[in-house]
Amino acid sequence: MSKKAKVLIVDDDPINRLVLEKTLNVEHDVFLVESGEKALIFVETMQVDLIILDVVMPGLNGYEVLVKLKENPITHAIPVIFISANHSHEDESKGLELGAMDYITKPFSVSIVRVRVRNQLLIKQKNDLLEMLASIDGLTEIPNRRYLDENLSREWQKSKRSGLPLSVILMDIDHFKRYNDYYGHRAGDDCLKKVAHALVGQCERGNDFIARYGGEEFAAVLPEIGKLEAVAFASKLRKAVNSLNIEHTGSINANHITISIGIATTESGKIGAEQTLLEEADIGLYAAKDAGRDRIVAR
Ligand SMILES: Nc1nc2c(ncn2[C@@H]2O[C@H](COP(=O)(O)OP(=O)(O)OP(=O)(O)O)[C@@H](O)[C@H]2O)c(=O)[nH]1
Repeated sequence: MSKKAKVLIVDDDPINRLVLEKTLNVEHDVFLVESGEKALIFVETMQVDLIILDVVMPGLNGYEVLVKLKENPITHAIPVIFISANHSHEDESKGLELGAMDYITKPFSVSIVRVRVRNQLLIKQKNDLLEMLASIDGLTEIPNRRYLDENLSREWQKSKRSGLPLSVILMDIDHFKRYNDYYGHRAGDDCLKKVAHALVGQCERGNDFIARYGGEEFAAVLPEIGKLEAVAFASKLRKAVNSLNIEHTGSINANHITISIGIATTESGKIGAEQTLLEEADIGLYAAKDAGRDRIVAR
């Protein structure tokens, strides 16, 4: 059974909210709020697939809400359909120019609302699929660098707003060039796949993710996790790779595949931007390499 789409209705008129809810709640999960301000708070905590947005409301009007949605990396991709008693072409074109996907005028026909919502959700589904395909690493089939950059940015914003910590782990397979040289590039590819899946297998919390950072490097992003917990998690990752026991005769530090790990966390006080988090983790990673590999250095 396919999951129902989540549709948020934002309208200050209780009758409109009720009619829209009745129109859509058979096919979709419908949520209702009565102001732009409440809509902006709602979408921060709940991922919605579509917003139906009234234009004229007390407080923030629909146009202002849309601008704010577009400015926020967490909400900028949510499709918005305006629903308004303003019939003029100027109003409609303003709404569409601001980035709304559609504009429905009141009084509305329930069957047309139903079809237009369905159409936008189909487009969103296809866009989500394309987005997912563009975010997966072709070799290991885990999230790629693009996914990492986008989601790290999102988590960074969340962490700044909430004041909760954010940790990043960078990992690099030790002496991997020697592995390729000794066992061949295809065996190297297989090894990367096994390591990737062992790492991903350690992620138990929904918000954590592991991505291929590039080459034989991987990254983990751990929202709301401070230094101590990040070190504990990194230790699990290191052990998981060790436990694969992939023979590596050419390695200098062990006879099997190992990884070196660098950790950075917003708790350290050194971090001023999301890129600094990656840079600090990278410094930790190179310190781990210098110290003999197969170890963790937290910054
Ligand atoms: N098989 C395979 N090898 C890759 C891939 N991407 C990067 N590599 C190899 O990974 C190796 C990385 O080598 P280096 O950066 O010198 O590092 P290293 O040998 O792991 O040494 P240290 O990091 O210092 O422990 C290179 O030989 C790359 O060709 C890939 O997709 N498949």
